[in-house]
Amino acid sequence: MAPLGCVRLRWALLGTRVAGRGLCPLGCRAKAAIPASLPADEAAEGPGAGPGDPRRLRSWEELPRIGRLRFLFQLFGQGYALRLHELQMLTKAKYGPIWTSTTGPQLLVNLASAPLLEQVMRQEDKYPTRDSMELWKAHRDHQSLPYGLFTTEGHQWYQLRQALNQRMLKPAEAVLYTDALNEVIDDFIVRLNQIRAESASGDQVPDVAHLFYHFALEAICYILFEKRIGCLEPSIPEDTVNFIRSVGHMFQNSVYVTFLPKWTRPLLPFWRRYLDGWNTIFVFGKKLIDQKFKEVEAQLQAAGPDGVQISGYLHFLLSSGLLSPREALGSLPELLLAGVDTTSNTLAWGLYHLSKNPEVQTALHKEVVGVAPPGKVPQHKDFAHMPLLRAVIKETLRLYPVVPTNSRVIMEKEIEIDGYVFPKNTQFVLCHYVVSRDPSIFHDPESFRPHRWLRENKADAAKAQHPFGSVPFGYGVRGCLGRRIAELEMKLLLARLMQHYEVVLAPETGELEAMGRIVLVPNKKVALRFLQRQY
Ligand code: HEM
Repeated sequence: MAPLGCVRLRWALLGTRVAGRGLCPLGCRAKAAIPASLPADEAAEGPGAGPGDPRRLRSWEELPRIGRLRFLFQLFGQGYALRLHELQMLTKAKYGPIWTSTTGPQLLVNLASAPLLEQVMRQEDKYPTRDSMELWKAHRDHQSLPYGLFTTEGHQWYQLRQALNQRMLKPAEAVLYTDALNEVIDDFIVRLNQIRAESASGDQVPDVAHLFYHFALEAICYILFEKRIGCLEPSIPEDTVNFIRSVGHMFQNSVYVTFLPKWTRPLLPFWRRYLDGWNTIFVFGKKLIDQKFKEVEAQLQAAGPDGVQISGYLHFLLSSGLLSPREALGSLPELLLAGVDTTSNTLAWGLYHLSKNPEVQTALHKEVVGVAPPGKVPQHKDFAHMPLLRAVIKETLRLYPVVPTNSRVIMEKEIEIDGYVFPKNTQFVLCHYVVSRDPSIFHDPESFRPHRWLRENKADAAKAQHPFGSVPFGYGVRGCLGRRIAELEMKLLLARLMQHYEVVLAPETGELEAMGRIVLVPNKKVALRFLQRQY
């Protein structure tokens, strides 16, 4: 690895060069045809580009590099395995916003500034690839199950995505689920009050992330399958409990099977537990899909194609022939997983910060009741008049992008990023957590300041202009499928909570830190008090 002084100097030079040249527009690469396998200097040399020429293209081998053993030591010896986002902050401070690392055979190119993310994302393939999801695929292959959106690639992914985009992607389509979500929120409020009543103070919830998890699972099941699964009942049905437990088992054991060599799989318990976790998830999904399929068939037989009353998402996909039951089996369990931890943790982080910033909470309460007074259930159209609510969610996701690190593998072509040439199949690690706390984009980046997202706040708005500063739902055609549902769900719930309660931090919660367990979660239970508002 190059001595630090040289690396710093190189960053200074690159910084000047990039600033002068501006961002590489889509497809602008002049030297795309240079094979990356050429020796670095030879590959870099073009007309007028000698070794001392700041415009010459460089090989990725010139980048600062964290070797495999060192990276493993950082993860497990220094304890960064669950705090990779913090390690990325430190690495950026030391080496600058681009460095390489290795975990297995794959070389990873880490990118930790908004302009670098932009360069990769704007050059992404027609069918973008995140990473190979080998572990998830191994389960599907083991059980001869079909792949879903996270596990398919290429044209097959595109076709599946085209089908699943229907009734999901556009804001106007997500609105169709408002009544269903409000019904689940009614039950959530009942459950919240039961839990408050059980506490010593009569108003405390000891673990809001857990409660939001149950809410989010109930909500996404209702949207996908039009089926209530009892997550918000005081006594949760056994099937649902097993499902929740299996999701936990699958994620916990996947940490071990990721790093242990394959030959240990028959010898140690982790692989079997990992597969068992997935199997229970799929059995749960299959039962719901089979029920829905029978319903659609019965309706078709009774009333013909024109007589089918289309209601929920799966119903629509099956009855319109967009998805076969087998394709649904591959896709729906993955949607279930994607739709729970994401919204539930964002809601928990959001309420935590509202409780720590009473002046923001007071302003939000005022905004919400000004549009939807107590007794009026907030509706989708109300949100056009609640800019602070939107800003609170944006700011929460800036500080805690649920997916702190995403990736793209550029399969189709060599690619130039920041003057470096990368061969086909390079995997880029997109360090979103680091980027969305970058002081050069966000003033006072560690503070919760939702007002920075409001138009009236011109100073902050000007700084927050970089389109890749905070992209919590990802980017482009492979961006989050559930974004509109997630936004609607979070807005409806937060608005309702603001109508009824003042949320106060329970003393035992103290300061929270973020931990990466696939998604970014609080490092301990978030206990909050929900004080009933008097009118
Ligand atoms: C706060 C809520 C959520 C956040 C922050 C979030 C974030 C993300 C991100 C960052 C990605 C990767 C996008 C990319 O690679 O460019 C993603 C993918 C995905 N999300 Fe979400 N998500 C959320 C909620 C949901 C919900 C509620 C659902 C389910 C309905 C969902 C379904 C998916 C699916 C299926 C993909 C994979 C898309 C594909 O590969 O084509 N997400 N999400």
